[in-house]
Amino acid sequence: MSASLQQGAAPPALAVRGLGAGYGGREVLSGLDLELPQGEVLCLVGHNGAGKSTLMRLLFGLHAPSSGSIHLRGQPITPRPDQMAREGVAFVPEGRGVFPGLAVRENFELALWSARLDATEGARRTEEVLEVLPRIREFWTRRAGTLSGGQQQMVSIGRALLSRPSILLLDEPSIGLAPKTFQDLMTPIRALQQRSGMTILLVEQNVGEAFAVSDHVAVMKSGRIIFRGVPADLSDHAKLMEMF
Ligand SMILES: Nc1ncnc2c1ncn2[C@@H]1O[C@H](COP(=O)(O)OP(=O)(O)OP(=O)(O)O)[C@@H](O)[C@H]1O
Repeated sequence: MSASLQQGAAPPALAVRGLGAGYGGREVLSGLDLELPQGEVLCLVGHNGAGKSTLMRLLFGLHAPSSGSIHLRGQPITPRPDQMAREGVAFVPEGRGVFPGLAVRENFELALWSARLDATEGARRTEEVLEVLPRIREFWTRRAGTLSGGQQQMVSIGRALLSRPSILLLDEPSIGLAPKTFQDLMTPIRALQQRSGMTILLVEQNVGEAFAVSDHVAVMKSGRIIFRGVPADLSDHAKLMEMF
């Protein structure tokens, strides 16, 4: 039994050990170890092509590892998207992924329908999400494709929250957003996370704003984690740049 289990500490929400993966025989991740502590926000940063999105896809079961193991709340698993969703994991991939021709309301309805929630429960969950992200009400009936990048990202994350995830995987939500817009988006998500004890893995390049809402940071380089600490450890920008 590991020391952490002996002390009765919660196992990590997600953990990977010795993880390897690639595309068409080209290795992208190798020997990757990472733990995502329950109830905390871990920000994963790294240069373009370091393998951050690949890791996210592996965690949600959208890509298969070539070696190593993935553990959900201490149990080894072979992730599949439907099973991960049932286990309370939600994934918001890079890019907004809203249905552009549908109204925001319809985007939400579709998510509730795929989660097989009845009308009463659907209305309750929608109300909950609109309390967290009230600005969505301002464009509730507009077609999602006509919204700004920040508004679409808000819809995308709001839709993921409808499932009341205990683990949220967010892949570069800041892409294309001004720092202030990103901050406005993440502040209520951070508040919800602190209230509910949700665990978040946040992949970001926009380190300043992302670190402000994170408990831990990890730096990835060429498919491995090369640093793990708290945001203050990397407040020296030069030190961070050296790692990239
Ligand atoms: N579907 C794919 N087929 C082939 N190669 C891929 C595929 N997806 C990613 N790659 C390659 O794998 C490597 C890691 O990509 P990945 O998207 O995981 O990195 P990343 O750290 O998320 O980068 P970025 O910050 O640019 O999104 C890159 O060299 C990329 O070109």
